[in-house]
Amino acid sequence: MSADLEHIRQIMREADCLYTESEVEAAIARVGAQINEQLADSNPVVFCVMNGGLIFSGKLLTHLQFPLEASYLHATRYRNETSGGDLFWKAKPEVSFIDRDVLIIDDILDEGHTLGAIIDFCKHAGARKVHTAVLIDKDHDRKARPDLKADFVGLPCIDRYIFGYGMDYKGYWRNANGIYAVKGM
Ligand SMILES: O=P(O)(O)OC[C@H]1O[C@H](OP(=O)(O)OP(=O)(O)O)[C@H](O)[C@@H]1O
Ligand code: HPA
Repeated sequence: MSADLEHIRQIMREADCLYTESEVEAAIARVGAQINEQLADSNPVVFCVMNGGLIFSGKLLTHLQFPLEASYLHATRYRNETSGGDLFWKAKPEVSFIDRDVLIIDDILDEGHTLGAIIDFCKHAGARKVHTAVLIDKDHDRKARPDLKADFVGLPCIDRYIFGYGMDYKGYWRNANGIYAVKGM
């Protein structure tokens, strides 16, 4: 079934802007500087978590000033819905990272099921150390593992359904150049 584009446009018109483009870009630069300080000598394999991690990964990678290999993996839990289900692997990593440092880049740490499962996968597959970077860490008490924190966080976020900078509303508005909260959600 095709999306109701008028509904999709209305979501953007009525959304609340939580972070402007320049605020997000500043946060990405800050995260980049922290990663440069901490991982410059680690020769990491860097994984973008598709689809949501696409924009943050692309922008963040250009701030990193040391040798690294870049790849992707695709795990999804929401499948274009606004509440999550079981984690489904669409593409597991193909690069070997036995005894390598791994950096996982995703758009959002919400309940944390996705990041937790990816970390477990990397550890089982022999990674020496798994580092994680997320653009947004959503603030609520529904975390799957309360002790699971990302090593590098761009911005905190209130407990609303958000889109932009890679995050979607029903598959749309990943391209929005700010972080927006859906009206009433
Ligand atoms: O912390 P969690 O509650 O697990 O949610 C976070 C995950 O949900 C989104 O992915 P989604 O499954 O929507 O797939 P997508 O990247 O294709 O949007 C997002 O990109 C994270 O990977
Ligand atoms: O708030 C959200 N927005 C978009 N995608 C998401 N995946 C988990 N939480 C969210």
